[in-house]
Amino acid sequence: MTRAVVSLNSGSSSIKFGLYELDPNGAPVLAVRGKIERIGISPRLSIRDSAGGQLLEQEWPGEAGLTHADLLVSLFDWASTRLTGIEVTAIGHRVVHGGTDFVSPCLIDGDILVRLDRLCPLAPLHQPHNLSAIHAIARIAPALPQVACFDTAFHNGRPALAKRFAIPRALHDQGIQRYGFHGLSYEYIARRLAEVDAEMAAGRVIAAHLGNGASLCAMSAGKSMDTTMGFTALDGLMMGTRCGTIDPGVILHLQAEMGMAAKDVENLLYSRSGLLGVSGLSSDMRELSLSDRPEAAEAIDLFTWRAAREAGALASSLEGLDGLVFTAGIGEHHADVRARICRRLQWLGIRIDDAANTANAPLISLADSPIKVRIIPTDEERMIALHTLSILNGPQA
Ligand SMILES: Nc1ncnc2c1ncn2[C@@H]1O[C@H](COP(=O)(O)OP(=O)(O)O)[C@@H](O)[C@H]1O
Ligand SMILES: CC(=O)OP(=O)(O)O
Ligand SMILES: [Mg+2]
Repeated sequence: MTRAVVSLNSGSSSIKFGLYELDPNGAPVLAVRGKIERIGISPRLSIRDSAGGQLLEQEWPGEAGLTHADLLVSLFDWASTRLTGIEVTAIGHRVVHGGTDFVSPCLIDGDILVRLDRLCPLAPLHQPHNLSAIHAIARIAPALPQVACFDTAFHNGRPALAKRFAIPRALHDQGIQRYGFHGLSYEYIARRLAEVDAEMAAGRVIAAHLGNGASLCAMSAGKSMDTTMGFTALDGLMMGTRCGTIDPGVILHLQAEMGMAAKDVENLLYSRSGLLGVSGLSSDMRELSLSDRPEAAEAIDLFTWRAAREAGALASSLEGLDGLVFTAGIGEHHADVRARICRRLQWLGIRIDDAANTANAPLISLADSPIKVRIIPTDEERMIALHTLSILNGPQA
């Protein structure tokens, strides 16, 4: 039997997973990876081996009503027939919100699940899916260790000012603080950047995680100093279906003057805004890029304008900038969005190489650009596997 760990990463529009076999030193070696994407639109599953060979492709055309839980069942069915000769020793999960209590990965038990469940209202597009996967696995394999790895944890060491809203102190002390998310992605980027460009990693870098959820992280020497998301994953950039930063007066107006119930406001801000709300067409950047409708073009313009504006704010938090890293679905693959954001940041000194950008090359800035710009594919699943093993065995190299 080959021993292995599994990583599960439930995002707002996707479930990504990785199966890592353990080598003789106990280090994780990717064997199988897969993703179910476009959940809520038209789900598509793809499973590949470590060499990229296709193991399974499946589509559910137009099945917008299929939930994360429904789709996990398809995944479990496939795993139960195909994963023979492999002993899964633990499953690690991305859990988006850790609140004030969970600032590092931990082994999950019943009490922890109850405490994590209380944070669902602070991450309604993520936390319930994260926890439902944990419950489903606990039912199938109650003795299997499961580890929670938090999106918020990487940001815990930020300076105190970056965590505080300008509201009464008592509310801050009750946990109404800026937490920040996409931390597993930023932690991976910080590690990977140190491997590919130690000089850039030692400096002041903005990492742009542009996926269905989108945020920026200001890092100094690989540590989070500031980030655009706050108490929830609604704040900051415009996203697929989320509005990003909005005048809180709008919410008061919707409730007090337009009679909207809190749940309806939640639905509006999390699920009907962002690219979808502005375009009236789709939350999916690929789809918008193919459209010739002016509303689609305006949605993309607003996305890039807002991303550049927030990058300017984070450059100020860092008191200067040495590098920019693009990652996640849009950041890794969408050359035009990257080019537009970089053009708006030319005043900072950013100069990109159009050919390298079009080719999605690892380094897309010109040699004389004072700020280096890189693309680094994120790997939250690998970060989850490493944290899971460190909880099981103690820290790995
Ligand atoms: N090849 C591609 N070209 C352009 N955009 C892409 C590509 N692949 C994914 N995207 C965009 O990335 C977004 C999804 O990002 P992803 O990081 O997978 O999402 P999630 O936040 O659910 O993890 C969608 O807007 C999608 O259109
Ligand atoms: C926190 C968050 O927005 O995650 P995702 O990008 O996976 O939706
Ligand atoms: Mg994601």
